[in-house]
Parts: sequence; C-alpha cells; structure tokens
Amino acid sequence: VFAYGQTNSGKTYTMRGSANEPGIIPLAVHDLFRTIQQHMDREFLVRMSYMEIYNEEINDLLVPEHRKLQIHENYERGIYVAGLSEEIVTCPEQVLKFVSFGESHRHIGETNMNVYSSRSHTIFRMVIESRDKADDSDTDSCDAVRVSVLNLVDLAGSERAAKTGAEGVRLKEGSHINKSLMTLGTVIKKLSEGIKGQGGHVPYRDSKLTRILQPALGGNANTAIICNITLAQVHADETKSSLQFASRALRVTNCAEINEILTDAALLKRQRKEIEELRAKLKNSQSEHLDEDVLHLRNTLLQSELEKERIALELEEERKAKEQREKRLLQQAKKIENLSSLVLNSERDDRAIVSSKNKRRQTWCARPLSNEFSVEV
Ligand SMILES: Nc1ncnc2c1ncn2[C@@H]1O[C@H](COP(=O)(O)OP(=O)(O)OP(=O)(O)O)[C@@H](O)[C@H]1O
Repeated sequence: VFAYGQTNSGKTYTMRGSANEPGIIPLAVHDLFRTIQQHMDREFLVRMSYMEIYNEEINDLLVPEHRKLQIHENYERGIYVAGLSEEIVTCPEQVLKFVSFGESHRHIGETNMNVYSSRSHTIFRMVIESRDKADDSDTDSCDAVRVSVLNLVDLAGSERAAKTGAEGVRLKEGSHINKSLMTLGTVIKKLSEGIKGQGGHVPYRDSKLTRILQPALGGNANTAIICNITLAQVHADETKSSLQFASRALRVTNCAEINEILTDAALLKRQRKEIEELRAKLKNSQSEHLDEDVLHLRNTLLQSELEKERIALELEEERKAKEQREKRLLQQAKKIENLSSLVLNSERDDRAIVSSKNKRRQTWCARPLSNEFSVEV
C-alpha cells in the first residue's frame, strides 16, 4: 500500500491516523493479528521492520545507528536490505510501540506548505510466515511455509521544489525525493504498458525505493496506491499530475500467488529447526547428567566399600593383637603362679630347714643362721 501525493495532502495522516481515527498502519496491524487468531489450524511467525529512504540513503528507524544500509539480492532471500533490524512481534500493541519509536527518528522538516513535512519515504514492513499445524504429526508432509510481506509506504511529497520554497538542504532533499518518485512513475508507466510481459526493461534499479519495492510492484503482489490530493485551486496542476499517476497505476495488472517456501529461507522453518536441535541437545545433556550422576554414585559406593574393608582389616589386626596381649598376660600370670608356688614351697622348705637347724642347734649347740635361698621374680 502506497500513499502518494503532494506535500500537506494527508499521506502521513492516511497511514498513521490519529487516536480517534486510526490510519492504515494501526488498522492493518490489528486486522492481521485478528486474522491470525481466527486461524487456529496454522502457526504464525510475524516480524517487522521500519526504514526510511532519505536523500537516497537507507536508514533503519528501529535502530537509528544503522544508517546508509545497502541493498543486496540472493537466491534464498531475494532482494533485501543488509543490516536492517527485524523485530519478532506477537501483538498489535508491540508493533505500534515500535512504529512510534521509528516515527520519532524519521526525517521531517518545515516547508512553505507543511510545518512537519516528511522529507523521506518510509517503508513499514511486516513479514508473515505460517505453516499448517497438522504438519507436525504428518511425517510425509512437504513442510511448506507460506510467506507474505506487507509493505505500507508513506512517500514524501511529490510536488515541484519551487512550490515548497525549497532551497539549500530542502532543495537537495527535494531533488532526491523527486528522483525516487520519478523512477516510481517510470516503473509504473512501463508496467502499465505491459513492457515486462514483452520482455522489456523496467528500471527498478534506478532508485532505492523502486529497488526495495520491486517484488511489491511488478507481478506477484497485490498493490494499492492511495492518491492524496488537495482541492485548492492553487494546487490544481499537482492534483492533475497525481491523478495521472493514479490512472497509470490502475492499468498495472498483477497476479498475486501464494508463496510457499520449502527451503530454509523461511525464518519459521529455521526457528523450528533450532528449537528441535535445542530440544535434542537438552535431552542429550540430561542423559549426560544422568550418566555423570550414576558414575559419581558408583565411585562413592566403591570408596565406601574400600573404607569398609580397611576398617574390617584394622579390627581384625586389633583383635589379633589383643589376643596376643591376653596370651602373653596369661603366660605371665602362669609364670607368676609357678614362681609364687615356688616361693611358698621354698618358704615352707626354708621353715623346715630353719626348724631342723634349730633342732640341730638345740642338739649340737647353735651355729649362726644364714639365708641359704633367695627368690628372684
Ligand atoms: N483526514 C484528515 N483529517 C484531519 N486532519 C488531516 C487529515 N488529513 C491531513 N490532515 C492534517 O493535515 C496536515 C498535513 O497532513 P500530512 O502531514 O499527513 O500530509 P503529508 O501529505 O504527509 O505531507 P508531507 O508530504 O509534507 O509529509 C497534518 O496536520 C494533518 O494532521
């Protein structure tokens, strides 16, 4: 959807609207999420980007530091702006928050005709990917992802520079704005003449605007151009030129087809793949953890068994040592007993000797007594 027309004709108002009268962007965003909710049989992934083309330079409105971005083209992604940030969004409020953030970084300037004149073209883009939920259970499914792109474009004013009183910076802006719009006009003219069908050249590459929007302009797209005009007599020629542009655009015939992608170019597919890989990793890491736990438990068990054996050995040794000690004590006790019996015997013998000596003393006059036995224990 393009908003085309001279400055101050209400293009930005048409796209954004006001709190009471929402414009195309908020209406389309709400409509999109409402439709998503109604399609319970499909899963969706929605992402958005917001850029401006100012003086033929592409700036990212969501990440203002991303400036002067380049356009690339490859087989997988088609035409794309390298380095342009894309936000995955899940509800209208989130999208509109990003939009107002982007708006605050758009280039605006004062002209004779509009105090807040948009000096750049802005492209608000939503990429909607979806797939059938039933594909999860169906192993034979082709796993196709449907990809749609919605471009909501607010063009800068199409008026001639003299009218806006432009000079200096504004004049430079004007020449770039006109270059893009002129190329857009030429592209629309060529398409309306059916040049493409005849194999002729369509100059998409002559401006950043037409190059980025090439897929939305020729062929596989539904394109709507909102032509904003002012009724004032002074702007009659601008109004006429806008209406001429609109009537040319009307003659362009497009044939929109459903884009089904089977390669990994669809983010939804890549994300699903990533989720599955992460799930597998998680599963593996869980079983790795289990193995680690089992190993740890086995080690602990082994250690406690070794400890048990060591304690048993120590106890055995202690028991043997105790037995030895008891044996030795028993032997000593026996020895003591023997010796004490000897002592007793010797005492008795001693007493016997003493009494016999005494008897002898009594008989053969006494001799001095001496200890003839000594016992060592
Ligand atoms: N339908 C409308 N109802 C109320 N106000 C409107 C309407 N359309 C435009 N306006 C007002 O007119 C003024 C100019 O509109 P707007 O900025 O949308 O023009 P524009 O075409 O985007 O201009 P430029 O190309 O310079 O950016 C704004 O103040 C806007 O609020």
